[in-house]
Amino acid sequence: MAEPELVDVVVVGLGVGGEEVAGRLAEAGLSVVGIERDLVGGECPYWGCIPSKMMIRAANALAEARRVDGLAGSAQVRPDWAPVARRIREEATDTWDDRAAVDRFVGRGGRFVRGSGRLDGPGRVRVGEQVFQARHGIVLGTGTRPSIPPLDGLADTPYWTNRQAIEVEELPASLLVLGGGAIGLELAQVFARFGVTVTVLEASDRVLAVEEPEASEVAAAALRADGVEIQTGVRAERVDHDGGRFTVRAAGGAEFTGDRLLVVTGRRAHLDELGLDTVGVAADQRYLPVDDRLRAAAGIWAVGDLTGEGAFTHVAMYQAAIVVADLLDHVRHAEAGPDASGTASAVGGAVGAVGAASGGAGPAGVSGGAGPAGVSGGVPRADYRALPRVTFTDPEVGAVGLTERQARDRGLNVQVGISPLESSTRGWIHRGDGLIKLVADADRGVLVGATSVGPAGGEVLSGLAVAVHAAVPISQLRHMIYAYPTFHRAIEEALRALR
Ligand SMILES: Cc1cc2nc3c(=O)[nH]c(=O)nc-3n(C[C@H](O)[C@H](O)[C@H](O)COP(=O)(O)OP(=O)(O)OC[C@H]3O[C@@H](n4cnc5c(N)ncnc54)[C@H](O)[C@@H]3O)c2cc1C
Ligand SMILES: NC(=O)c1ccc[n+]([C@@H]2O[C@H](COP(=O)([O-])OP(=O)(O)OC[C@H]3O[C@@H](n4cnc5c(N)ncnc54)[C@H](O)[C@@H]3O)[C@@H](O)[C@H]2O)c1
Repeated sequence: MAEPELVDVVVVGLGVGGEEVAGRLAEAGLSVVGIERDLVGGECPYWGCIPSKMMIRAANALAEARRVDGLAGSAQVRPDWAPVARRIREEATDTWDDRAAVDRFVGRGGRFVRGSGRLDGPGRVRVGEQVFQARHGIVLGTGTRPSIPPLDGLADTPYWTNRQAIEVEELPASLLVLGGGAIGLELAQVFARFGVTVTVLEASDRVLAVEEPEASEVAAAALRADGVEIQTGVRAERVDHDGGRFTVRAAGGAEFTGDRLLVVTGRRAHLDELGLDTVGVAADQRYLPVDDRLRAAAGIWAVGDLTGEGAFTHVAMYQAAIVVADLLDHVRHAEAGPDASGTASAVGGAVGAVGAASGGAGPAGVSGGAGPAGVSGGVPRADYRALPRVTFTDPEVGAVGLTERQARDRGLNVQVGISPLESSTRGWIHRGDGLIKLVADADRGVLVGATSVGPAGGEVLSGLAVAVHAAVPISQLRHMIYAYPTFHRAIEEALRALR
């Protein structure tokens, strides 16, 4: 058996979260080994956020051109997927080559190892024949993979996940989308706008079921206006592929057919692959539980989708800042030894500089001002009360904090205010659908959640996110000036409607 090699930190999985942690720790002067089995950068740049938003940008350009009729004359639009596929290859993914990302990590001082990492006892990580002993800590950032429902026949068919959908160069004539969540809706609308006949099959009684029902309604209506067929309450039972077409058979005898089948029914962490049993952590869990400093066990931190705190790039980045600060704090104490006033080592000195910078500037520094869950003892604590999320359909669905249902389930004294976008001057001029929905805790006089659906719903969300995050008193929100005629002016009306 190979002798373990001693390093400061080992990071397993260099997706959004892992790459950020590994890079920043390496820049701080620690010896960091970063292990990635696929592409450095993870799902977001290669098969997620970035290429999907490039598709959306293109599809929205088509939709906007189609709006010329009736507003500004007439326009003929001939969709062509080729420039979209080309842009994804040339600008976003280097045709799924991560050389630039590997060089970036190595340039920051990290040591890169390609392969699958696995815990191998306390402080140890094995990757193939190599074994590393981490002096200060191990960070797991292994993300999620698509969760595929156990439907009869499905595993034997050439169904798509998000990866094949993002890589597509020739669009099919028709597409079945199993799952009407964030990925399903964003991609369904894109493909429909490029001329694909799209059917969304959703098990729950509404699409985008984690968000407010009013938001689901607007999103469903918008997709239907683009020609997407939306079927809710579908209990798929069996999938067949006859060499050409897919058939999904559902309870009650309904059948749906399409040239391609995209399965986007959520994501799953694969804890069983990480060797967690070798450090006494249960692997039979959906996600890896962590505390508010992202610690999963002694000497082990986790970051990103793996933690189950919200599968978003901005959550992975937010958590990464906390992991870096906590790990550097841990190193600082270890290097200082029992007499903390002793002379700092070279590593400790570098750590001190970076720790100070990150504490003041990162998102965690801002959250520190927000309340009890902020900075404690110099290390910021994770606080998800104002978690923002945006589904980039057109109109966009932005949301922050609690939905009305979640607030009621928590026993809060809930008030709700809704303002349809078309009743605002800008919404009426724009002919845009959408709404603002506010959820207030009447006892504290603050917003605990908000939804902003509209042409720029994700951008309008920013003010609402500040209000929830900083617990701005509703009385203050009511007495501020909202620029006229903006989409965000609808917030003022929704505040007035709170009851
Ligand atoms: C289609 C789509 C669109 C999305 N759009 C958005 C969006 O608009 N906004 C947003 O905020 N989020 C979006 N997301 C979510 C976002 O991509 C994820 O939240 C983000 O990638 C999570 O980062 P992560 O570092 O936790 O995991 P990942 O990005 O999944 O990275 C984990 C990495 O670990 C590697 N790995 C796993 N196991 C091992 C192992 N044992 N050894 C070595 N390496 C390993 C994997 O190969 C992978 O590279 C989207 C996701 C999808 C699929
Ligand atoms: N704009 C963004 O920020 C963005 C975009 C895409 C994805 N993401 C992230 O990626 C995560 C995963 O996205 P997703 O869309 O796969 O998951 P999701 O959890 O958002 O939606 C999955 C949907 O599939 C449905 N479903 C589950 N099993 C089904 C079945 N057997 N038949 C029919 N429907 C079924 C669920 O009811 C749910 O509505 C999201 O939760 C989000 O955090 C974010």
